[in-house]
Order: sequence, then structure tokens, then C-alpha cells
Amino acid sequence: MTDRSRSPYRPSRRPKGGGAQGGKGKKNPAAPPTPRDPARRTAYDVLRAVEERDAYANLLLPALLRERNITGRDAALATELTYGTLRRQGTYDAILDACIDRSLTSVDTEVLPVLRLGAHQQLSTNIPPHAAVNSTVDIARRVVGHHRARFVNAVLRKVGARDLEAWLAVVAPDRDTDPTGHLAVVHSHPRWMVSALAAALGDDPEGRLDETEPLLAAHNERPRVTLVAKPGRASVADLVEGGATAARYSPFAAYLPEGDPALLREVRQRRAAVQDEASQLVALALTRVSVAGADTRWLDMCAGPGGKAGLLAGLAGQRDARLLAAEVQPARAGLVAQAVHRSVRDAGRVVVADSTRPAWRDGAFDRVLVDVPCTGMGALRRRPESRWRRTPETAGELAPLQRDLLARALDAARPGGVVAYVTCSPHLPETRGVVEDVLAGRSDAAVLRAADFLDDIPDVATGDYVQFWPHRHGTDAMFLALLRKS
Ligand SMILES: C[S@@+](CC[C@H](N)C(=O)[O-])C[C@H]1O[C@@H](n2cnc3c(N)ncnc32)[C@H](O)[C@@H]1O
Repeated sequence: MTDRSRSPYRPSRRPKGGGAQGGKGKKNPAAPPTPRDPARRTAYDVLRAVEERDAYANLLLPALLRERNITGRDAALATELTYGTLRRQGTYDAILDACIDRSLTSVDTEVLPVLRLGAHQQLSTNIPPHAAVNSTVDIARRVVGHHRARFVNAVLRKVGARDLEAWLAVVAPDRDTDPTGHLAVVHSHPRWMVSALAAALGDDPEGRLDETEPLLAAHNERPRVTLVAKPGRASVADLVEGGATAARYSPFAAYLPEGDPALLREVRQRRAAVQDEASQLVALALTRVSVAGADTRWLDMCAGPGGKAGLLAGLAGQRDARLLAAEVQPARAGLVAQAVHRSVRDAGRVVVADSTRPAWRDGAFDRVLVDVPCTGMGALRRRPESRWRRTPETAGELAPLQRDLLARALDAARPGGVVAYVTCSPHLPETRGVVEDVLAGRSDAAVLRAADFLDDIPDVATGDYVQFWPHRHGTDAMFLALLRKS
């Protein structure tokens, strides 16, 4: 069995600059033609760009759909094929590995995505098997030529010999003797990530990883769309009138069962936006901690693209406070400005700034949010390919920056002020590991029981910290620590 501690089939890098267009066909940049079988071709182009140049599917796919004028059912099929294939890539690779004589690592980066795309259609969709194979081989002929298309045809016919369940019984390690390896193949995650998530959940590493399994399964589900009604500018009732349903936990959230969020008037007018419910709740928790004395100066140190800053600015405007939102990347700061400047009484100001070298004086703020850059292991439902990008080594490389940012956040808070340390990751070295490291080196801050500020939400407390989970709360796996400056 191949070790799946990381995406085992990473090809060597190709020269950059080729765009997503993989084949030899000429492309007219002024008016790109809609390709034959546009859904599959577009899914293939995205999968190949992800494989070869670490493209982001959530950015590239909508851009290609727009550029090629693909809408309706074709757009829906392209989306399903792209995300479905990326989510189950680890499982399909294990199956494909068993179907070819040589190692899958030796398969060209042009061919590998087409094999995965074919496996996905055969094993996880209702597309009739002959149509799945024929259409995929047709794509292969156009993008990699007749010779390699014959190879694709032969492999996919072997894949079609069993259904998914039967394949898993063959290729997944035994659950009792190797639960981590079993779950890694069955639920398509790198092996190290299964262990890291199990540790964050507190699952017994010697046991069957019973809670880890539903978490991994949830990562392979399409997340529902959650909206935020910006305080003072729209209400949940407005969103419900537009077809959404009130959310379970956040007083500002509504779930959109289906359809394009932009069809809602409030979203078009930027009075509402798409935002995960846990993102809303960690920002809200920061505003619920009581602070003695003045409560007018709020800081968001890592604000881009502005989800939490937009909510905080709205809440600040209702309480005669003002938010300063800092973001190091100018383009992302522009997005923050769009989110913040429509808050009540325009309570936010945005600056392009490196928050590790603050332009503000120490002790200047009553409330500070530091939502640090992280591995994104809490958002695998929305960015399925990110699970294959990290290794155990690279998963820890942001920790020095995270520690630095938290230390600067504590500096920025005044005595009696409060700091929220947030990550969109449950990975222990970037959650409690960072908080405990920083607090070990200073005596001017104490941890508050964060769950006390999110009182009606079950199963979020992990000691003094809060950890949301996709399988428990239907949200991203967002972490929150609340600290009081002394
Ligand atoms: C996890 S994201 C923040 C998400 C944001 N709070 C929201 O809700 O939309 C982290 C952000 O921090 C920014 N960042 C990274 N290093 C920074 C630094 N030294 N100073 C300021 N911002 C930084 C990144 O560019 C990124 O936009």
C-alpha cells in the first residue's frame, strides 16, 4: 500500500504561464470559444491547473465559466465534477494506483487529472458508465492525443469493474489494524491530517477514531451557503423574506437552501454577504465580553478580505465605537474597505499595514481581533484541494508569524481590554499551541472561558477555548481564544 501521508502523486512542476488551457488548441483571448463538452473540458482544465500550478479552484472555475460563457446545467455539472473530483482525489488515486502496472507517480500531469475525472464519474455520479468512459476518453484524445487516450480508456475500464464500495474493500487498509490509513483512503485525506484532526478532536489515537470519521465525511460534503445580515443595514427577517431560513446560532445568519446568493437584493446591495456562521460567532463573542471603562476603539489586525471586519464595523457603529481594520495586502485591503465602509455611521477605517510592525501605539485599543493566516484546515469543505498542499512540515511554518501577531495584539490592547485570537483551523500547533506559547512568555494576560460568550451553542468548549466543527455545528472549524489584558 502506498503511504498517503501527503498527496502521494504530486507531479514535478511544469513551467508557469500556460494558463489553465491544457491542450494544443489555439485560444483566442478576445473571444474564447466554448469548448466541446464544456462541463468536462472546464473541469479538466481546472483540475490540471490545480495539479500543475497550485491554482485555486474557487477562483479559477468561476473565471473559466464566465470566460467561456458556460451557464445553467453545464456550469452546474462542471462545478460538481471539479469539486467532486478534488474532494475524493485521495480515494481515486488509491484505486487508480491499483489499476495501472506502474506507479501512479509516473503518470503525466496532463493525464492524471483526466483519469481522476473519469474515476469520479464512474464511481460517484449517476452518469451511465459507458458515457462516463467515452466522454472522458474523448476529452483525453483532445488534450493528450490518441496514444495516451488509449491508456486512459484501458485504465478506466478497469476502474469500472467494481463500484466504490467494492474498491474501498480492496484498496483501503483494514480499519481495525490501521484506522488512520483506513480513514485516509476512504475519506480522501492525507494520513498526517487524519492524525492531526483526531488529535484536535481528542479522539483516542489507539481507538477506532469514531469521531474523526464524521468530521472527514463532512469535509467531503458541499457546505450550505450561509449569509450574514449586516447589523443595522439588513435583518435576518429580510433574508428570510428572500427565501433563506434563519440560522441556528448566529443572530445575524441565514441559510440559503439553493440558488445564487446574488439573487437576493440585500446581497446585491451589500447589506448582506456570504459568511460562515462560525466566523460571525467568533467576532460576536469578542463584542460580548464586558470591558470596564471606555469601549470605543476596536482593532482588527488581519482583516482581509473583510468578513469579520464588516460585522465588527456594523456592531461598532451601533455602540458608538470605531473599528480600525489593518491588512498587509493592498488588494485585500480594498476588499475590506468595501465590507467596512457600508457599516452603520461608517464606523470603520481601513489601513494597509503590517500588524507585526504596528503603526498604532501600545495599549490603544479596547477590543482587538487577530484572525491570523493559517493552514485553512478548518475550511476543507470549501477548498478541497488545500488538503493536498500541506505537509506536516509546512503545516507548522506559520506558527512564528501567528505567535508574533498574537503578541502584538496583546500589546495593542489596553489594560482591561480584550483580545480574540482566531484561526480557521483546528490544528493544535496553530490554535492552543500558539496561545500557550505566547502566554508562557508574558504575565499581562489571562485566558477567559470563551464558551461563556457563546452560551447557547452545544459542544463548542474545549477547555477555556472554543472550537467549532463542520460535523457538529455545520460550520467551518473555527478556533477562538479570548484573552483579558491586565
Ligand atoms: C485568515 S485571513 C483573515 C480573514 C478575515 N478576518 C475575514 O474574516 O475575512 C488572514 C489575513 O491576514 C493578512 N495578513 C497576513 N499577515 C499580516 C500582517 N503581518 N499584518 C496584517 N495582515 C496580515 C492576510 O493577508 C489575510 O488577509
